[in-house]
Amino acid sequence: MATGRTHRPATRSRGIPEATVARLPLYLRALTALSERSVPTVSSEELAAAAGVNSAKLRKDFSYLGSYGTRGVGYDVEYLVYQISRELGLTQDWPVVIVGIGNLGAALANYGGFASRGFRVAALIDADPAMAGKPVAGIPVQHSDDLEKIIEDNGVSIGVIATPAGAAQPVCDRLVAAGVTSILNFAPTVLSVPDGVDVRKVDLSIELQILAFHEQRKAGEEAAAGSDGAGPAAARGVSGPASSSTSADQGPDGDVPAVMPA
Ligand SMILES: NC(=O)c1ccc[n+]([C@@H]2O[C@H](COP(=O)([O-])OP(=O)(O)OC[C@H]3O[C@@H](n4cnc5c(N)ncnc54)[C@H](O)[C@@H]3O)[C@@H](O)[C@H]2O)c1
Repeated sequence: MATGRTHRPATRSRGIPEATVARLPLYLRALTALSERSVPTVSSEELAAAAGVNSAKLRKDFSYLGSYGTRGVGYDVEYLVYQISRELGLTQDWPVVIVGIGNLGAALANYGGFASRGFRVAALIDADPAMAGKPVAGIPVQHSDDLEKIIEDNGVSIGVIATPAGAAQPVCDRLVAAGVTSILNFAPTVLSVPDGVDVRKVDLSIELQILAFHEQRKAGEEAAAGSDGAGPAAARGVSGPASSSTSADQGPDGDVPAVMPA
């Protein structure tokens, strides 16, 4: 669901394209599910289907990792989990701060999925003095006056911004000045950051708007098919890259990367 930009070139220094990096978490999620079921090996087709990615793309992505699988056997699940985790830097603990502990920040703090993936919520920060000291998800909220000290004390390099849009840029500037080099921004605003700082932006309303576009398109196709006398299935079959479900043109999240008006 994440969309975003980074300030790194399209190919990282170690030669792995950004698009491949964006798919690695999808492979990892699918592989982790296989690992939990003690599945020892997986074919590229099975894994591609589980990750929602085209299998040729998967093989190409894995070639960047130097992982080619064994013909007739497939890929070793545990080894791939290790390899991708290492590539993504998940074999180490990443302390994260969340700034803005309202509805969203509190929900994020309570989300167990961060810790299980190596992201430890080291601190919660909010500007509201009334919140200072109150525990959220078992962690006392700290006042934003102390932001710089909190970043330094916890060795934080990843910050999550869940403040109102108007506060996001000043919060971002303070995080960056304090040493944070990666930001996950939930506020509906574009952040400016210096070179060397990565920003990922999550905006669920944008995802919903894209779904609305597809809904509108499907409705139009079905109406057109109805007036042609053809069924809706036939209409979907000719609808091109924005139709809903073939994997070959799908983006890293299984979405459609370039949405073109019909
Ligand atoms: N990306 C998404 O999909 C998505 C979804 C929901 C909400 N949002 C956005 O997330 C943000 C938070 O939404 P919410 O519903 O939790 O709002 P909220 O009003 O419940 O919480 C905002 C919190 O930020 C704190 N805050 C304000 N200024 C601050 C500052 N300078 N430093 C630190 N803390 C500060 C406030 O005290 C408050 O506790 C909003 O920008 C909202 O638009 C994004």
